[in-house]
Amino acid sequence: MSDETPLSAEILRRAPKVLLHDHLDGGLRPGTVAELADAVGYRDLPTGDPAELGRWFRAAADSGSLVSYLETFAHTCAVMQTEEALVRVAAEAVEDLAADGVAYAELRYAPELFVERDLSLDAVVEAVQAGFAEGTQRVVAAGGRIRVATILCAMRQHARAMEIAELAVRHRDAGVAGFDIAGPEDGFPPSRNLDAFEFLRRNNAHFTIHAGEAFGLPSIHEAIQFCGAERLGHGVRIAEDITTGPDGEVHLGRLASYVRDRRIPLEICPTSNVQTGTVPSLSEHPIGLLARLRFRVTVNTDNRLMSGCTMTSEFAALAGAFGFGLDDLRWFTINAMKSAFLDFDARLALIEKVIKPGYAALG
Ligand SMILES: O=c1[nH]cnc2c1ncn2[C@H]1C[C@H](O)[C@@H](CO)O1
Ligand SMILES: [Zn+2]
Repeated sequence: MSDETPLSAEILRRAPKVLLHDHLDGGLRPGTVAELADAVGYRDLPTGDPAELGRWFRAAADSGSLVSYLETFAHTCAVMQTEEALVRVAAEAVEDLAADGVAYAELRYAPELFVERDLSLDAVVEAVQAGFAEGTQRVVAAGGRIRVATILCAMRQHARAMEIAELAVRHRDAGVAGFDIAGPEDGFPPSRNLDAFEFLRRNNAHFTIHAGEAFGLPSIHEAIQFCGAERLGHGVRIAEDITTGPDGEVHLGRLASYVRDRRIPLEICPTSNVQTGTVPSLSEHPIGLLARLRFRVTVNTDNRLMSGCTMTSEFAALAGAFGFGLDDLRWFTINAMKSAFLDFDARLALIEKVIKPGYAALG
C-alpha cells in the first residue's frame, strides 16, 4: 500500500486533509480551558496548568470504556456556557485545524450541553457559527484557507433529538450541514430517535450516527436500516461481520456487504478507538482490513484534546502502523470529501482544486 515518498511530519501537515468527525467540546486548547475556567469561576479543573491539563485529559480519556472517556467532557462543557466562550472556542478550533493542514472540516457539538446558564439553543448555534466565521476570517487573513461546516449532535441519553433535529434544519442555511447522535451507545439504541430521523429525511437533511463503537452490529444495523444514516460515526465494529478463513479468504456478512456496496462512509477515529477500548491497539485496528477491502474509509480525530491528536498525527500513526503511503492518505482524503455533507459542486471543487493539486505538489 505504500508508495515511494518518505512521510515526514511536515509533508503530512502540508497534505490537504478532510475531517468529518471532530467534536468542538473535545478539541479545546488546554490553555483556553484553564483561562475560561478562571473567567467563569469554574473551580473543578484537576489543574490550572495548561501543559498538565493537556496530559490529564489524555490520561483520563485513556480509560478503556466510552462511558469513562465521556466523563472528561464535563470540564470542557462547563467552561463553554457563554457566548464569548463559544465564539472563542469555535474560532480557535478553525485556526488549529487550518494550521494542521485541514482543508475542509465538519465540526460537531451538542447544543443542549451549553444551555446551563442563560443561552437558548438558537443562541448557542449562532455563537458557534459566529466563532467559525471569525476563525475562518483569521485563517484567510493569515494567508491560509479552510472551509468548515457544522453538525449538531443530540445526546443519546437525553430525550431532545427531535428538538435538535429541528434546530439543525432551522440553521441549515447558516452553515449547519447535518445532524448526529452522540453519547453512550450501549443501552441507547439509535431507534429511540426514529421520529427525529424521519423528520430529517422528510426535510432532505443529512445525518450521521455514532454507531459500532461501544456496541456492535445491531447498533450499526439500526443506524442504517431503521434510521437511514448516511454515514457511520466510527462504524469500526462492522469488522465483526467480516471473517478471514485459514487460507486468508475473506468473507463479508450481509451487513458488511451492504455497508461496502452502498459506499456508506466510516468515520474512523483510530486513537479514540484505542482509548475507549473499542480496539486493543492501533496496530490491531481494523482500518487496515477495511481499507484493503475498499470500504469507504475516512480518518478522523474525534477529540483532539482528549485523544492528544491532530489529523497529521493520526495520519503519521497510521502510516507507521500499516505502511500507508501518500496515495493511501490521498484516498482517505478523497473518500472523506466525497462523503461530506456539502453540496456536490462544492465537494467536487475541493477535490479537483485543492486536494488533488495539493497531493500532486507533495510528490
Ligand atoms: O466517540 C464518541 N462517542 C460517543 N460520544 C462522543 C464521542 N466523542 C465525544 N462524544 C460526545 C461527548 C460530547 O460532549 C458530545 C458532543 O460533542 O459527544
Ligand atoms: Zn465522536
